[in-house]
Parts: sequence; C-alpha cells; structure tokens
Amino acid sequence: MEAEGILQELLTVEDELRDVQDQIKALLDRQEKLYDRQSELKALFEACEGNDAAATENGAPSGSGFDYSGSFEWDARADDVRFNVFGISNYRANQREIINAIMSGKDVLVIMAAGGGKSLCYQLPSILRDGVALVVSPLLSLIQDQVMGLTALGIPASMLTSTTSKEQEKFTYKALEKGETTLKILYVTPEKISKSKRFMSKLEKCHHAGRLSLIAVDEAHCCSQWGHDFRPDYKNLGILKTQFPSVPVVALTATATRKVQSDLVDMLMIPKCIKFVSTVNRPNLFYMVREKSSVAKVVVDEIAEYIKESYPNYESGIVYCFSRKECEQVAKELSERGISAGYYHADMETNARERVHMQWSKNKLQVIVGTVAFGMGINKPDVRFVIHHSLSKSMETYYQESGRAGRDGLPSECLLFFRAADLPRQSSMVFYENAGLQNLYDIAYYCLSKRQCRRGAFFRHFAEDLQECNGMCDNCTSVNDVEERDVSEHAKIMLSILQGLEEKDQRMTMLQLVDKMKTMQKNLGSDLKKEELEQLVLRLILDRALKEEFSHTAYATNAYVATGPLAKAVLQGKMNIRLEILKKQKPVTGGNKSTKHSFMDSGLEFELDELRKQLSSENGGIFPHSIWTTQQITAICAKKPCDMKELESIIGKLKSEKYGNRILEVVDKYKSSDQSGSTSNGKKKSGEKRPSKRPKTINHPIYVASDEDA
Ligand SMILES: Nc1ncnc2c1ncn2[C@@H]1O[C@H](COP(=O)(O)OP(=O)(O)OP(=O)(O)O)[C@@H](O)[C@H]1O
Ligand SMILES: [Mg+2]
Repeated sequence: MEAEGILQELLTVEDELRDVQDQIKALLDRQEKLYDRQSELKALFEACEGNDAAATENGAPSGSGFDYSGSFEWDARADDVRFNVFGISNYRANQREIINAIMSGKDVLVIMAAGGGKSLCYQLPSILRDGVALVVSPLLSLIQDQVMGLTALGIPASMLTSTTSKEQEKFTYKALEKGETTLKILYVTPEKISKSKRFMSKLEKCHHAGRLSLIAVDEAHCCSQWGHDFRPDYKNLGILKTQFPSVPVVALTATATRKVQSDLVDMLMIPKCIKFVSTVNRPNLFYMVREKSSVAKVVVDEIAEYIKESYPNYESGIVYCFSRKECEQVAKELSERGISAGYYHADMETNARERVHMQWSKNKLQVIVGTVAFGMGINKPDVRFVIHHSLSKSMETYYQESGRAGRDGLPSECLLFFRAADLPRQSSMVFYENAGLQNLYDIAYYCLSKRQCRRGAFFRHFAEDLQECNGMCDNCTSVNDVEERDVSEHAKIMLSILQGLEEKDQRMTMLQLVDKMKTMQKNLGSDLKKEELEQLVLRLILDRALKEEFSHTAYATNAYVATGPLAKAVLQGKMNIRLEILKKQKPVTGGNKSTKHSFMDSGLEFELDELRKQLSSENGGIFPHSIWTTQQITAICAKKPCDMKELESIIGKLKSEKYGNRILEVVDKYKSSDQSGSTSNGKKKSGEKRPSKRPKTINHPIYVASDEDA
C-alpha cells in the first residue's frame, strides 16, 4: 500500500473513531439518565409494594382495602367543627378520607398540592381527639401564622420556638405534663425535638397520661436530602414514632417526587402509613410564558403594565428574580411606575425581611419582588399572580414558586418571562448539582415550547396521567401566532463556527456565538432575529448537538457552548433542526380575561374587604384572610344574608358570632343604598366596577420597607 493510500485510510479510521467516541459519550449520557430513572422507579415500586401501605390516587384508597370515605361515628362532630369553627362549607378532594384515617389511629402520608388544604387534615382531628396534638413545622413564620389563625378561630393553640416567652413556656409545659390548662394544638420547630431534653420529657409525660392525641409533621419533604428544603433536624424526627408508637403520625408535603416520598417514610419510621396522593394539577392557575425583551427596562415596563391592567384593585402578587441585585432593581422600578412593591432576599436583615413580608400579608404592599429565598412559609391564600422575571432552575422549583398563586382556589395567573440568553447564568450555578443541568434543560424545554400544553408538562414531569387543561394555559388558548421553521442550515453554520474554534482550542459563550452568527447568516437569505438565534442555540443544547462547558475564575463560573455528541449528525444532514417561531406576541393581558377572578368587581365585595382589613387591625393585626376568606366574601355577596341565621348558613357559627353584626350592617347598608341607586358611601352602584384603588401618582418610591407597619 502506498503512503498516500495508508494516510487516506488512517484519516478515515480516525474519523470513524471520533464518531464512535461521540456515540459512546451519548450512550454514557443516556446511561446516566437511565440510572436516575431506575432509582426513581425502584422507589416507586417499593412504595407500591410497601406492606399494608395503601396508595391512593385522587381519593380512592387501594392496597389496604379499606374505604375511608364511608361513614364513621365522628362524622357529625367533624361536620360541625368543619363548618361552624373553620367556616368551611365542603371538604376538598381527599380531606375527609385523610381525616378519617387519622381518626382511625393510622399513620398517614399526605401528598397534596400547595394550597390543597393540608392544614385542615390534621387540625380538625386535633380538635376531635382528646388531648394535645403536636405539630412539627420548619419555620417560625409558618408557625406564627398558624397559631394566630387558630387563635382567631377560638382554638387553643400554642407554640414553643425561640421567640416563646418564659411564661408561655411554663403554661405549655403545664398543659403537657398535668393537663391543667386547655391546649389542643402545640406547634414546635424540629430543633425542639432533637435538642430539648426537657421538652421531650414533658411530651413523654403527656403521652403516659394518654393525652398526646396525634403527631403532625408539616412540610415533611424537609426530611429528605432529595427535597428542595432539606433541614438536618428533620432527620431526627423518627424518634417520635419510636417513643410514641401508638400515636398516629401524619406527614404532609406538597412535593410530589417519589424519591422524596419514600425517603421521608423511612425517616419518620412510618412504613405502614396510608398514603394519600392528590393530583399535582392546580386547575385554577393559568400558566403562560412570554418572550422577554433583551432590554431590561422594557421587561419592567411590561410587568408593570400587566399588573396595572390586570390587577387594578391592589390584588397581591409575587415577582421572582434571579439575583439579589435584580430583585432590588425591579422593586425600585415597579415602585417608580406606581406599583407598591417591596423586595425580599437572603442578604437582608431578618427584621427587614419579616417587615416586608408582614406588610404584604396585610395587603399594605401589593407586590413582593423576591429571590428563591422568598420560599416556604408564604401562607397568603389570595396571591393572584406570580411572575417570573427569568426562568427557574427546574420544573420542580417552578411548580413550587408559581404554586404560591391561588392557594384559595380562585383563578390566578403564573407568568414567566423567558429569554434563552438567561440560561447560562442559571446553568453556571446548577451544573455541579446532582442532575442540575438536566433539571434546568427540562424547564428550558417548557419555556421554549410554544405549542405543547403547559399543564401537560407538569403531569409528565411528576409522572401523572394527563388531565384536561380546560384552556388554562397560553398554548391551549392559542394566544400567540406560531410558525414552525426548518433551521438546519443555520444550525450547521453555528456548529461549523464552533468546530473551527475547537480545532484552535478556543471557545465561545452563547452570546458571542449569536453575535458571530448574525453576520454569518446573511448568505442564507432567511435571517433569524437575535432572540431567535439565542433560541436556536438552546434548541441545539436540548437536542444535544451542542453542550455547555464551564470554566472557573476566582470570582465566577463562566458557561460556554461546545459541539455536542449529535453535532455531526446535524452537520451531515442526518438530523433536522426545527424551531417554533413566534410571529406575533399578543399583549399579555389578552389571553385570560374570562378566567380571571376580578375581586371587588362589585361594591359590596369592596366594602367587605375594607371591613376585614379594619377588623384585622382591631384584632391585634391578625391577617385579613384569617378574619374571612375571599371565597367567603364572594359567597356573602351572592346571597346577601338578611339575618344572623342566613349568615351562619354561609360562614358558620363562630365567625357569625364574632363578626356577624358588622357584616350584616354592611350588607344592609349596601342593599338600601342599592335600591336608592347610590351606595353607602355614595360612590357606586351594585354591579358597577369599583374605581381603581391604585393611586394615580406617587410622590416617592415605596420599595424599601419603612419602620412603621402602616
Ligand atoms: N375544604 C376547603 N374549602 C375551602 N377552602 C379551604 C378548604 N380547605 C382548606 N381551605 C383553604 O385553602 C387555603 C390553603 O390551605 P392550607 O394552608 O391548608 O394549604 P396547604 O395544603 O397546607 O398548602 P401549602 O403546601 O402551601 O402549605 C386556606 O386558606 C384554607 O383555609
Ligand atoms: Mg401548609
């Protein structure tokens, strides 16, 4: 064989070898994903097998063979407390069955979406059973909210936390040890269990006297390292089952992944628990993604316009931002545009953070602009919108964060501003996490998609059967005009640029590649816009024709793009690349008018909202939503009760006794003014839309929390 022939074959062999190596790489990638899925499926399988454990999907228990939806001797008492104390007219999915299982003395695992109504599931049995219920909750603010809410309902509830006074502690210990004072529900942080011997010994005495009625572990995903809020002290909670084996333990969480579920069952030592899994679906949430401008000011303009147009009556909302700096900046700019906004992030003093949170909870601030630090512990039920200024780091995180909207079950909106160029700053943060990049690419896929049902993406992610979206996402309502284009030629140019660089041991960031491409694409005759080119880079990353690489400096981690395992397939024309291109983006307020809950559309709703705010200040500052809920306002407005009896049939005895006269007074005034054609304050008529509560101009920005809580 001549030298030239040998060289020819050598080059072919080397070429093929590179091909094989690429394929091996792709296979190894795939192997890693399969391992992940394997461990998830194993956990799922074990959970299904788990002895007597009964898996339930949306209420129908299976496995244990016992039907907790039947009749029980406590039915009448439970109905009475539900309606007359909690003011709740009907149970939501699974609540009654869960209560019955706890009342039957079983250990129970409750997986229920945010706002599903998990609290009632343990609070109601706590009242029905003799003795004291112990509730473990991870955050002081959550505990304070719950104790305040229960006290407002006249339920004897207390807490032992770092802020508890000596006197209160003494009272609580007496109640535990001797049963001398009335106490039905005691909230503690997990540290109390793992660190306070004194507390555990009092609990022991309470149990010996037969007065420990049940143990609830709220936000139970904190037990698992796989969960998003792991708390080391939650790991020790298994001691509760070993010390008090006869006391029913109920673990509650909104986190749906199987890995976390099986982990927390192990940690809490409740292998025989009855498991109630409710759907992840939040039918009242309207999901939408909006293409984000590369000009920061335009993005804030759009957010401000959306809030002003869609929520002119000061309805509450959250805006999530990527960084602390961005969070402060967006809050400031929203304030300058007439929206009362405060910011919340981890760099602030605890007091300042709590003050902002409190002002917002009391409807004195409309919007909180927060980082991920504004997380667990947000109990406000009437959040009408959650906006993401940029994408979250995973589907799981987005589900949790957006899920803070509409916990009261009323229509609410989740809007994500997406720009492919936001990806690298997220990926350079998450690439070292277990499956961090894959999780990020999953949410990026969700954002990039302009045709697939947004809700469907959640069902697939949480391995749940698909359910109807009922037109509750932008893609299902075809709000936008989308064209699918073959951009394989553009992709080839991009890949060749990178190949050329790699041969010279150089590399590029996503934005550098897009800039270069802007000039290179001229010959193709079909130019893609800058944002579209960014989306193409992302598309190629998701299709594994490109991959991200990272390099570290003393101050930062930088993300670059490099050719991926399937680059060759694209370059050789064996793989086509298609991009969904938005031809025209409609105004963001256009998609969801009919589904929006326009609270305070009628004057009476407004009056009742004002009254609950007034009562909230008069009653030691308990939250307006703890006085009565938005749903209850709607029900009162629909029925316009004439007397106490009618009112009782709407909101139950307790709230009627406490606030009935004031409510009836407002309804009466409203009715008489309605007949005379004007209202109590002479400003509006029934059915007339309320004038906007937003001040037309503001003299100074209100983005920094003041010392006054007024
Ligand atoms: N059956 C019901 N009917 C109407 N409202 C209900 C019902 N059950 C609970 N709620 C209300 O739903 C809201 C959310 O309830 P809750 O705080 O228990 O949710 P959760 O499941 O604990 O959510 P999270 O995971 O966010 O903590 C509260 O305002 C509560 O009063
Ligand atoms: Mg809860």
